[in-house]
Amino acid sequence: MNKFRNIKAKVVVLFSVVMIVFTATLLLTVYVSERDRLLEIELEKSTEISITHAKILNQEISKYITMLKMLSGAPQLKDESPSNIVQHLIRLVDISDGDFINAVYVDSDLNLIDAKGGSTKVTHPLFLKGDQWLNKEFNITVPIMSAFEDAPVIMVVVPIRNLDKNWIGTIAAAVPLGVISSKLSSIKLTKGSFAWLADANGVIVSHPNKNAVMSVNLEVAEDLGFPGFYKIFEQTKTQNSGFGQYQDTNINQTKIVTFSKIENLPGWTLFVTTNESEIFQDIYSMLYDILIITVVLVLVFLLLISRLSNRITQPIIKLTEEVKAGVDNRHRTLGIIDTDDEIGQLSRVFSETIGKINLHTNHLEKLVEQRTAEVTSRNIMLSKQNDQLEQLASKDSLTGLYNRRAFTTLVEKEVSRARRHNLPVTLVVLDIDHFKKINDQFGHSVGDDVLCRIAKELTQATRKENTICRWGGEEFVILVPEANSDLVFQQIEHIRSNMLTLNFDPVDSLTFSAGMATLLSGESFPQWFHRADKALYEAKSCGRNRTVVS
Ligand SMILES: Nc1nc2c(ncn2[C@@H]2O[C@H](COP(=O)(O)OP(=O)(O)OP(=O)(O)O)[C@@H](O)[C@H]2O)c(=O)[nH]1
Repeated sequence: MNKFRNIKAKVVVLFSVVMIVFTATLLLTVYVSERDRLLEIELEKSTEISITHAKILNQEISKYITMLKMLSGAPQLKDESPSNIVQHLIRLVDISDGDFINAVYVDSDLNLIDAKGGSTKVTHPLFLKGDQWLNKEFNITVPIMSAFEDAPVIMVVVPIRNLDKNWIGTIAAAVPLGVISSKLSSIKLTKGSFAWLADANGVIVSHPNKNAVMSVNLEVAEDLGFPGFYKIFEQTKTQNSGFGQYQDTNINQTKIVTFSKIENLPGWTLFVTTNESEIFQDIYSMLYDILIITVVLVLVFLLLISRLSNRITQPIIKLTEEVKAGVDNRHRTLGIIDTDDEIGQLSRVFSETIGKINLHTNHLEKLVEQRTAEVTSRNIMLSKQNDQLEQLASKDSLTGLYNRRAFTTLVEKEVSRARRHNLPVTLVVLDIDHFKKINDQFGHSVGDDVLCRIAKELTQATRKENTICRWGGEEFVILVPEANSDLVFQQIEHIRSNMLTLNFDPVDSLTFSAGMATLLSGESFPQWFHRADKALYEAKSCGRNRTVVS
């Protein structure tokens, strides 16, 4: 299938089809037009030949008649002795130059003598005598087997008349059919054409096929395997010349035949037969020549087309490969087909365009790289800012401890974990004692500083798993995971006692009160916180600087 997609294959197939159709049409046209024309010409020629040879044969017969008349008119013949007559007859045979094989003289009493000295009495019923010669100058018999010869002959007969024009005898010459045939043998229309003769009875008297001579009557030709001949034979009875066509089923060939009547041989017909195929031989050879020339031309053109197609398609294929390679590899320079035709121009345009596209793509890539770097750095910055925001949102700005909102969220997670693993978790609420006095006595900034140092102390003194939150004002909350009240109490007490040793300059000393509660099962954070806060309140109420467990 791929073959039919390329230009060369398409052109070759199209051209071949066109040439085949063209040649077939040409051959058919030539055959049809030439066939009829040639047949017409050949028939005319053949008819002409038939007539001409009929005339030649006629002249031959006339010559024989004249020769016989010269002898029959000689006055001395009437009084001659038989031996002298034989001499005349011999001379007649001699001067015929082989055309006569015998000559006979018959007197009024039907005594016959011939040139060979033979004699007999004529008894043949068809022998003309007496008044039968009235107004008759000559007579030619149908072929007969002579009493003197072993070959069939025709007898050319002239009367001998006395001064009163009455018949007193007959002079005749025996002309063998072979002589007549030899006169026809030169007749040729084509290589295989031949002339032949039929007598007044329709019997073939001369034919190249010796077996047919004297043995075939045209009346029965149809039955002998020559359908169509009877029609021609019928024509010979009414026309002086003509033509027709018949089949020779013995050799399975169509024959054409022309015929002509011979004046001096009343009823006789000269035929010229030709094989139809031979007539059309010229057409066939002409068609063959046309075919050969066309095939040669087609081959030459196909070669040219193939070369031409290659010249067009090869650069296109090369260009396609170059463009593909150029698209696949941007750093590759597109090879230019350096011709001044359309392909060359296309190649240059492709090269320029792909170059521009590659340049543009490179530029775009750099731009994308630059933009990506920018976006990445901005993302990093944003991430940092987010972290800072997160920090700001979740941490107390003064102490850096978790604010109340963040702590609440963290508590929920820790509570859920403790419940899942069935672990204790304790909440401590811690409040600086008399903090208001510090503010009042040393100023708000010293108060802030104290808050920061307390936050730092709480962070350092507790485990890092603990979550410390500035709940508000001077109040802190510590979430201690995996620890019950006892453990946490000790830790807070340790921090509280340690508090008295710390230097909070300019503040002399500092104490805090704390309340704590370990999470009970099913307890909510507010309830839990409330218990711890209540414990703190209790610690405050009981004089401060102490820790109360709920
Ligand atoms: N410097 C400073 N003072 C604060 C801050 N937040 C709250 N305070 C002050 O802390 C003081 C708390 O006073 P109180 O609630 O009466 O408690 P106290 O004075 O500590 O008394 P007791 O808790 O009962 O021992 C108030 O005077 C507030 O103004 C803060 O961020 N910085």
